[in-house]
Amino acid sequence: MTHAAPHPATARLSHGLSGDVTVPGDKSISHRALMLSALAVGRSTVDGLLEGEDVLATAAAMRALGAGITREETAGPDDTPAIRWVIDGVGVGGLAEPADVLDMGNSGTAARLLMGLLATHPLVAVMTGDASLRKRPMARVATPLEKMGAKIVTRAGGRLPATVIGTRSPVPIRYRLPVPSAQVKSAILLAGLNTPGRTVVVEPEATRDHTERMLGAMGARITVETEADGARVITLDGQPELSARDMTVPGDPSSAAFPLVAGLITEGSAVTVRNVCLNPGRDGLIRTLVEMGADLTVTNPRDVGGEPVGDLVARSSALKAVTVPAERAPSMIDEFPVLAAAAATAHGTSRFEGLAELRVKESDRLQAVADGLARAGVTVRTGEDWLEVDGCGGPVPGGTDAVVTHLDHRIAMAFLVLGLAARNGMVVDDDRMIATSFPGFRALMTGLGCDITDL
Ligand SMILES: O=C(O)C1=C[C@@H](OP(=O)(O)O)[C@@H](O)[C@H](O)C1
Ligand SMILES: C=C(OP(=O)(O)O)C(=O)O
Repeated sequence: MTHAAPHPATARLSHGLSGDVTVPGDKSISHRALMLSALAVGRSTVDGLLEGEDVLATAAAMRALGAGITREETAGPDDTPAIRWVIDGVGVGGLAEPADVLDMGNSGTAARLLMGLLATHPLVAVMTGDASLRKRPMARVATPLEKMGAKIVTRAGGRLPATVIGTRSPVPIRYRLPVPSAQVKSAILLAGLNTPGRTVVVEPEATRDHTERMLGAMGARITVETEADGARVITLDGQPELSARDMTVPGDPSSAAFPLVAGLITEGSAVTVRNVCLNPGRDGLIRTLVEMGADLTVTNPRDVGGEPVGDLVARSSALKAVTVPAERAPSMIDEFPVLAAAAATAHGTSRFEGLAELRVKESDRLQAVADGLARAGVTVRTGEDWLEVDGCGGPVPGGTDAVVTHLDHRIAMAFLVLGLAARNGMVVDDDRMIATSFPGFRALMTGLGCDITDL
């Protein structure tokens, strides 16, 4: 973190946003690119890696486990300087015992996927994280990993810090996910890499499939079948040799969401975001905004590194309320805070269902969104797993009472975006965590014409 103490920020009513931007690389793909290339045989390169704190925590952990990881300057298109990450893998099963505690910072993905990797290596490792991560549930990964033979000792309630005693003789499992979570699915698949035989994960609701795509591209035998009830059955043959690759990470749709929604909810705006990952497991927000009447178009659809990618243009729109059904939630799970900001400016009452998982993110996002919208003068109602927002049909009142962000980057960014369509602006109590997923957020947004400043 750049600042030792909380660092508030203010966003004020803005209009006429315009520009053509790219957002940093996808966070989910960046974590996986580092972890899987660290297990490959040979040297991989990664262009477009997200250099956010969450991903840097993964890089540090993989180094501590023996992979060679360096950051190099290279020439991009037209000889512009670019950054390339170079990873020398240790091979499946080749991770070394770390000499110190592995600190995964603010990142649930880093912690849970890494726990999967550690579980089936014969080593002892201690994992921790920041105050937010130490509150998040780890039993959802520890339980299946213990079935594979690891011993995982957590604090009460399945919280970090945790000690992972990896097993020397892993056993493959067939596991049906009790919660829709790509992190749990991925942790089991990563543990399955160093396990003889077939590891099978059944997911009743589809979640993002970056792990499956990348494992397949690196030469693992991994198949996905769909059962009659729609459940996905993912089967991984253990102990593959993963081949090193040159990878390119596309832009993060969860980051693109902020400038795009800003373009939709401010007057006289047209914002282009290029090179955005449009994986069907990640596109729920786009589908929802279009249902709300957003002038949002996708152009130049293409494939980047095995992921669908496109350029998006968002223009000011009179949004109308929407109902998001529970089955769509996994494809937009990180986008609900910024969708709530859009709904607050829409005409009519929006309802979002299937939000139980929002309660165990960097903060209890359901509560944090409800509290923040109330500070903005917007009427909201919540239940255990749903949210209703009475839209203002235009700018919200806003106000100077700071929104409490609870060390949650997405809450900070969502309420700064809402402040751009708030008559009295919006203040967030702390914008430091934005660096975990979207370094350069402030500069990108102000470059588009957003009025965002320190308090
Ligand atoms: O697998 C991933 O990269 C992620 C999965 C999601 O978490 P869950 O698996 O807990 O739903 C998401 O919220 C997180 O930002 C990234
Ligand atoms: C939930 C998120 O990330 P993680 O679970 O990796 O902390 C997020 O980025 O919104």
